[in-house]
Amino acid sequence: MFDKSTWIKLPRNVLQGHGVLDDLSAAVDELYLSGEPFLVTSPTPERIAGDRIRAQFDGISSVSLDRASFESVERVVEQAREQNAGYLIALGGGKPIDVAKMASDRLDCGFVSVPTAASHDGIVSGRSSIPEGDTRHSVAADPPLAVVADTELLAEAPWELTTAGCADIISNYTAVKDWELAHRLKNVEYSEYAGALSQMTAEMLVQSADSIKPGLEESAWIVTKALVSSGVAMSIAGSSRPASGAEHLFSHQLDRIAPGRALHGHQVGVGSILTEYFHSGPRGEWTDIRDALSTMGAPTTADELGIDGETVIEALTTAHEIRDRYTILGDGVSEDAAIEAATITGVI
Ligand SMILES: NC(=O)C1=CN([C@@H]2O[C@H](COP(=O)(O)OP(=O)(O)OC[C@H]3O[C@@H](n4cnc5c(N)ncnc54)[C@H](O)[C@@H]3O)[C@@H](O)[C@H]2O)C=CC1
Ligand SMILES: O=C(CO)COP(=O)(O)O
Ligand SMILES: [Zn+2]
Repeated sequence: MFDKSTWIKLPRNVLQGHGVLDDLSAAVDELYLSGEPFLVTSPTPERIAGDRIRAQFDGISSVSLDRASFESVERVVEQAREQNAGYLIALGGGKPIDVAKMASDRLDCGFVSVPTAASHDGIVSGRSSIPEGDTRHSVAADPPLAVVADTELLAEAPWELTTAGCADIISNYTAVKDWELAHRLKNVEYSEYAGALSQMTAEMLVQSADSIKPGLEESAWIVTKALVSSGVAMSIAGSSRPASGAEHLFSHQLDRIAPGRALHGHQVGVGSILTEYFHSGPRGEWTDIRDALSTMGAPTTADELGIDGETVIEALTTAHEIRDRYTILGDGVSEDAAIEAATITGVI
């Protein structure tokens, strides 16, 4: 008997382009939602674009969060319930979007993603990534019902947020290699389609490197397109595997040991140089990853991340412990091997 089945959840409306923030209410109307919206944001995005949302949703209630945590999720759930919200609008970088994503899951309602930074591929994915104590939960949640990515707004964001988005996409190269490895060695379920889409997204971004420059709105367009495509790959896979391998474990570990030093995308980019070295050795493709990152202005060294060498080695040797996800790190990299990899690649 043929007993395979799958359920792929994707956004219904994806609006991307100059000024589309002002089409948010039209995009929401198209979704046939009932009830009032509730805005989930953080201080800077609120300052930048809160008014443009309020102009479209008269009297909308809101909460502004300082960080992504399970407590923040609870706060949103409570306040949205008090307001009898019918759906959530998430405005900001990764943190408010992740919190709204998880809260909408708890509230059993939909949410709309309005990124103010093209900083990572969670803006469209069905995964929410929330730290808790010594670990990080990548929780399955529904993807946004709609994504409204205004390239005019995204192009005005600090340039490093865009280079972080580029690096998050470049890290797909090693994430897919780790996924294939886990499939071969541990029989982890692998989707050819999601793997190919994720890899192609990284390749297309690297091919467009010449058009990714500060001050060019086209850069925000290219990067956002890639982030959407990578998020779709995660939705198809039903896991973050196509876009998150050992380089992400390394970054999650840095978030624990050295919180707040560097952006998610920048950390996974440097992690990708290191884990590509483990995959393919000293003469392998880690130089291509390093060169692609450096062309786009993303960090390639510990110094550029603002993190010292010892912390990098600690994160690299303990990254395998953070979550039950088989990668090239196997059951751990020895300190000597970590120092050698980080030195040869010029990360430290
Ligand atoms: N769910 C998923 O699949 C994924 C989730 N993530 C998570 O997302 C988070 C990282 O996201 P980020 O966007 O890097 O962090 P973030 O939301 O903290 O934003 C970084 C900073 O940029 C500021 N910012 C945002 N838009 C701005 C603008 N237009 N102008 C000026 N400043 C602006 C924010 O206020 C914040 O200070 C992490 O918690 C990470 O784990 C990352 C990748 C994928
Ligand atoms: O950052 C992500 C993909 O780019 C999400 O990955 P995690 O599941 O590791 O949080
Ligand atoms: Zn990521």
